[in-house]
Amino acid sequence: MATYDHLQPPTSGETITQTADGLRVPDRPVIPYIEGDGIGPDIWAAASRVFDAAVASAYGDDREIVWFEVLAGEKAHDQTGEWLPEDTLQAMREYLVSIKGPLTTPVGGGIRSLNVALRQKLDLYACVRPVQYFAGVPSPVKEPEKVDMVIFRENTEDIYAGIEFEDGSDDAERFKALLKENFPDRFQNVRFPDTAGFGIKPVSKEGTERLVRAAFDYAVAEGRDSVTLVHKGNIMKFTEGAFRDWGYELADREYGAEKLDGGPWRQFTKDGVTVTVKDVIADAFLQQILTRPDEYGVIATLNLNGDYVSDALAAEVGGIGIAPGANINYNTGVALFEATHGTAPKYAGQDKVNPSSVILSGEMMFRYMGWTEAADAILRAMEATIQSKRVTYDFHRQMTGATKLKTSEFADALIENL
Ligand SMILES: NC(=O)C1=CN([C@@H]2O[C@H](COP(=O)(O)OP(=O)(O)OC[C@H]3O[C@@H](n4cnc5c(N)ncnc54)[C@H](OP(=O)(O)O)[C@@H]3O)[C@@H](O)[C@H]2O)C=CC1
Ligand SMILES: O=C(O)CCC(=O)C(=O)O
Ligand SMILES: [Mg+2]
Repeated sequence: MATYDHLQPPTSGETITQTADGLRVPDRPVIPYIEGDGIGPDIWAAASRVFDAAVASAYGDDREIVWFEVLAGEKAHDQTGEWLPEDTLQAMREYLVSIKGPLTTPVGGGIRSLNVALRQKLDLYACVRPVQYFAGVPSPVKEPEKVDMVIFRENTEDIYAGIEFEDGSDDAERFKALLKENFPDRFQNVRFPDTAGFGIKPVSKEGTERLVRAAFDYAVAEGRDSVTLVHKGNIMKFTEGAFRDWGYELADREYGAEKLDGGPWRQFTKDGVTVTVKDVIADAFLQQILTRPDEYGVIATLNLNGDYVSDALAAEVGGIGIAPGANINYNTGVALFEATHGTAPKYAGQDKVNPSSVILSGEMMFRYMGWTEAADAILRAMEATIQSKRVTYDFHRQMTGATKLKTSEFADALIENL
């Protein structure tokens, strides 16, 4: 067992392990969690009660989660002087499956995103964000039930690698000098070189292939009939365009895909499931998910596109208050489940916001662990509670005849409906 500088792991419970046959999940697994900043403590207090109740309702006394609080963000800084202590990363590696609330990232200067740092340091290359509609949820579109997509967002590359040079800094001057000397024709394209900041967008073949492979495997496992590569390859040819090309090549090489009508769309069949592999340019995709969402199932895309697309799609099915997510490395088995939204600081401590995003992330976590009965119980409770029109402020303001519940009361209602 690993040793920790600041943390005290639970003395009961067992470790989830990765075996050649997949995850081995004991009946009393230790699961590290980060409460999160801002509204994090409000939603975590609600969610953890729902998780324990779902496990109890599905398995009685036979199974139980042994929660292990690990620190990141403001709470970590207050207690240890560090924003993301090494102990936290070590616990997530050791126990494999963990869950977190949102963490603050200042805009402009200050610390880089702790959320992004967790994904990169743990190499959680697939950000998986399902977007599904629950009957009764208020939506700005006419037929929200047509939205049923699962986004696979590349999670370790793209502009999120954080290679940026601030206007006026020594680094920016050195970077500009390098560009001017080695690539004079391209340097001429910098319209205002004296005041430009610069960002670099690395996108690799390995990074693309492991993400797209995860999307293909998911489509086969779940019987989904299409995977769409979403990119802006017409403009960013050697990053976003390469993502598309590498994705198609992977389909051909590893899945035996055949071109449809001369291509570029492809089709392959695996384990009895026929999957169409297609691509669409990101801006066109953003209008088509409003006009023809039922043409899309599994989405594979780059990091920044995935960030935009996941919030846009979440809005169609009730907003980011209900959109769950997971960050997964399918090779090591390490997985960190997390709400899609941020810390919503103006609502912190008010027991007001919707805890569904982190609760449905827990539903994904149970499914990943093979605890499908607990996951199903959460889904049933969510459907029943929304249909009885007992909802938090975000849904209440868009619904007629609904009862407005606090975060904690919404958790009580879910538990009643488990
Ligand atoms: N994975 C993570 O941890 C993430 C962290 N962040 C960080 O969070 C901070 C704040 O970011 P910001 O851009 O304001 O985005 P937020 O997601 O925190 O909030 C934006 C708006 O979304 C709505 N919202 C968010 N969460 C909920 C919820 N649980 N229930 C109901 N409504 C909700 C609220 O809308 P309304 O005002 O209409 O009520 C809120 O004002 C930043 O530091 C950002 O970097 C952002 C995204 C993800
Ligand atoms: O890390 C952040 O602050 C933002 C992350 C984000 O927007 C996301 O994961 O969707
Ligand atoms: Mg986001």
